[in-house]
Amino acid sequence: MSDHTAEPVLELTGAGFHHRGARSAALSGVDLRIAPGQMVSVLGAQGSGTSTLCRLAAGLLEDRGRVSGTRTAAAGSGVVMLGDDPEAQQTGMTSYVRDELRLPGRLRGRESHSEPGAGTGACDHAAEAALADLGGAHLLDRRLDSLSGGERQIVALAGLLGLRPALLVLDQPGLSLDAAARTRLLHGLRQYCAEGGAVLIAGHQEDELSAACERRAFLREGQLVELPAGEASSADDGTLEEFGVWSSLPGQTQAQPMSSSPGQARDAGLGSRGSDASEVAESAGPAGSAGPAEAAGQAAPSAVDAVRPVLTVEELSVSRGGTPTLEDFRLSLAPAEIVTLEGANGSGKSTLLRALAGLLGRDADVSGRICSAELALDELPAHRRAGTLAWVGQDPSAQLSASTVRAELERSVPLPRHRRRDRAAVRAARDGVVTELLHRTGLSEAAQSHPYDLSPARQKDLVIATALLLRPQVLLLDEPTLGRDHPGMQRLTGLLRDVAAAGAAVLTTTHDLAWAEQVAQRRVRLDSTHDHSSTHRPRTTAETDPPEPKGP
Ligand SMILES: Nc1ncnc2c1ncn2[C@@H]1O[C@H](COP(=O)(O)OP(=O)(O)OP(=O)(O)O)[C@@H](O)[C@H]1O
Repeated sequence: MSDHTAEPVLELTGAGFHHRGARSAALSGVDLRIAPGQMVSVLGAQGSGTSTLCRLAAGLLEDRGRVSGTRTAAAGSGVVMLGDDPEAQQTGMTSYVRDELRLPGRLRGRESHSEPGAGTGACDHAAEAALADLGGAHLLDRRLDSLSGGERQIVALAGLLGLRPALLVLDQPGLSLDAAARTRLLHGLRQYCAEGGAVLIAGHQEDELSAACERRAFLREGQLVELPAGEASSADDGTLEEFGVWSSLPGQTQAQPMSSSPGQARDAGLGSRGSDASEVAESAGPAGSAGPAEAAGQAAPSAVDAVRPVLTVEELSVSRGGTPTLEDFRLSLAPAEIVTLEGANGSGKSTLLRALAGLLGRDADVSGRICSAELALDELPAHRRAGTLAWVGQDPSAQLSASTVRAELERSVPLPRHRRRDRAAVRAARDGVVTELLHRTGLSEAAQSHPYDLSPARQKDLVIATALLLRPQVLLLDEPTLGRDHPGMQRLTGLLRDVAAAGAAVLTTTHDLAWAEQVAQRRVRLDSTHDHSSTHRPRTTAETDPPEPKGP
């Protein structure tokens, strides 16, 4: 239990921050006192100041602008922070998980908080124990560059938990974690608070972690509003939406009307089903889900069977580094279909999308057939598949290279062959397309920004926009929901429905089951034979879920 009378681990009084060169303050008048044992969440829309608050709490802002007010933090084992960029969680100074886990303790030369005098060995032990508690014991001897996004996040969290700081500041810690990992993390954080630690969780999405905090606050335009103690557990959908926060908790409705033609989506929903029951790995949604997927699933099969798939995948097997990741995977996608790809961390979702796009490295062994309506894609190199399959990977920054957002889009649309005298008209047409896409992806105001100055979620918007410029038949999206607030999620949903309404299929990975329920016509799940207590590498297979029983 938290001790409210104890010396606080963090106290901000009238605190604010003004980024150098910015027109207005990112934070102002923030009062926040966190005592040992407390778990506090601060949620807000993208741009509301949540990441800045995390950095302020962790004392990482001093050289970036003007800090105002006062900040008092626990001395000694202090405040440590995990940032919100899933791709920047590793130090880049080690190659193996075991070394990476030990590094935070080594860098600080710090003794274990819980066992003063025990030396860095205690930190190592605590980090390895934290990794096991988070379900990652089997990762200990793995190379860092072979980890999935969620596995990287687990390793980063375990390394910091091993330090046993007085306050752990976590910016969107649930990002890229599956539901089981989020539950294990919650358990670990509670245990850590019970032992005298404290946690500040920030983000744009309500999940199991933020919902479990005993104190809950929201940021709006840099101002902090804390819910009264009695209301902390009852922040409802209305409150969250008011502050622009998305809820990824299962059972939340947040339904929006379909913007695409329901008839089109309905036909598409079943179009890929083959006569062989094992041909398609799909599920109509978990028991109890009642999203558009099931509605579509009740369309007359005869009408739908006539639709030609835009993508057919047969007997796809992938091993990476000699270990099977996917085995005999089958899937077909119909035009205008939105399909979510779900599964535990490390179950092979990103591997599947990369295999479809032809983007796996030389360490991967890929076999099986991948066909569009016209082409044997598996016989083509990645750049020739790209006209059919547009891939938006987990790390958006890896797909950005221009110096402004607008230039990034312009370079994605090569001008068609034209006569010199038509040049102005051709350029104007391209400008029009780019302006329209900037608007649809909410990036108009950022058009002249450097892509690397955008948050990861907005970088993803930009990469999605570049992918759409290719007018693909299939859009492959890896974790597009990460780090989005409520408006950002709505924009994404609308965009995907528009893509589908124009006849393309969308295959998107996600851990946000509430969103999947809302957006998907079909939900495909990869199951891992992953034993968290084992030290063996996980083996993953594509499983076919029996379709949900249909209503009368
Ligand atoms: N280069 C590699 N060499 C060996 N194994 C790899 C490599 N890349 C990924 N893996 C392993 O393959 C498995 C599947 O990884 P993948 O990234 O496809 O999972 P995922 O389902 O996308 O996970 P997450 O939800 O965490 O993003 C994991 O066990 C991962 O550790």
